[in-house]
Amino acid sequence: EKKARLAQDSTTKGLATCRVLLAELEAHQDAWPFLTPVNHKAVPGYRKVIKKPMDFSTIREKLITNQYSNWETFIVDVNLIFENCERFNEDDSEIGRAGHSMRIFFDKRWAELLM
Ligand SMILES: Oc1ccc2c(c1)N[C@H](O)CC2
Repeated sequence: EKKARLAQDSTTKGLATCRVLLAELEAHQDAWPFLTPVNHKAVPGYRKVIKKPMDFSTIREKLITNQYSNWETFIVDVNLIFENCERFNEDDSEIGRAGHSMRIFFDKRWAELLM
């Protein structure tokens, strides 16, 4: 409800919930492609194709160093992971499927926790 959403936007509660959500994402069995930054030196084309790399360890560092002003800026970075994955991987691939699985999980959990 609007008032609740506004409260979560501005209080640390919103960001505390992001820590809970991030821990669940990192613990998910399909999180393995997204745990740490892609080694763009080892992956031809990655740096050229993916303009804004993102991964869960980078999000954790940004949370810890207070670089997210609210849960919405946190969600932008999480969705960046899934957008990068869809851009670089076939849907019918191991990592492509992991990305779709993680996005479905995330969409459900943040709706439950933050809406
Ligand atoms: O075959 C490969 C090898 C490396 C990677 C991918 C696929 N996809 C990841 O999104 C980026 C890293």
